[in-house]
Amino acid sequence: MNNLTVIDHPLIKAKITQMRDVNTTTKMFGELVDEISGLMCYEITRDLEVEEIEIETPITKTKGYRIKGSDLAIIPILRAGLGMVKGIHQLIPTAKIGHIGLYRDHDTLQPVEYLCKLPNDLEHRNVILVDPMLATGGSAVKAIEILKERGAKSIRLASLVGCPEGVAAVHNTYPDVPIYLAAMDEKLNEKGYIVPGLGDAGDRLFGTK
Ligand SMILES: O=P(O)(O)OC[C@H]1O[C@H](OP(=O)(O)OP(=O)(O)O)[C@H](O)[C@@H]1O
Ligand SMILES: O=c1cc[nH]c(=O)[nH]1
Ligand SMILES: [Mg+2]
Repeated sequence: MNNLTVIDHPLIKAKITQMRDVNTTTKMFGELVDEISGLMCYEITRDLEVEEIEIETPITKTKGYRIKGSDLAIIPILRAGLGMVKGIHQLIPTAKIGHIGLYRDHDTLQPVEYLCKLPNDLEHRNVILVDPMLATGGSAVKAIEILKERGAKSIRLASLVGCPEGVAAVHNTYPDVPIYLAAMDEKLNEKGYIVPGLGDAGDRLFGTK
């Protein structure tokens, strides 16, 4: 599928399996989200532009590289997206962090917005939108709409577990937004949960029901 990268790596496969396990504790679940996000960051940022700089080692002057502009923003969709921030931010510490609060209404499955705090220079930043679950795609589509309204021009979406319905929803509305997944699952069930999935990511991350 165009603009979709399902990251194929043994570490990610094994860690996602641990996350899915119903017996995985809240502590372990959070650590796994953190670790997988860091591993995914390697692939998500592969196409960032670099520029040459001159530096001095203890031995000699030499040419090196830095991320061009180093203008990134990591934007989690609350709550569950919060779990993905640290793993990425520690690799890109210059990135600004914004927040979009959305919850999915249990009956309609439509996203409801309750918070939005974004860097005010989004148009100059490469935005990494993070949310562990891409289910119907409603939350991701809404978040991308908010980001575009605020001027974002370069947006990539990183989710841990996705499904064909969610990928299609994002691609149909925003074909310019690349999607990165750690796993592509089979389908949604009648309640809008991903199958086999891992349950409610926010509840598992924060120990709520
Ligand atoms: O693709 P969708 O069908 O929109 O579903 C995915 C959304 O559902 C979950 O959030 P939830 O509404 O459970 O909020 P939470 O993170 O606060 O638990 C998840 O973290 C996504 O944001
Ligand atoms: O399977 C799902 C679907 C939406 N949100 C979740 O947290 N899990
Ligand atoms: Mg939830």
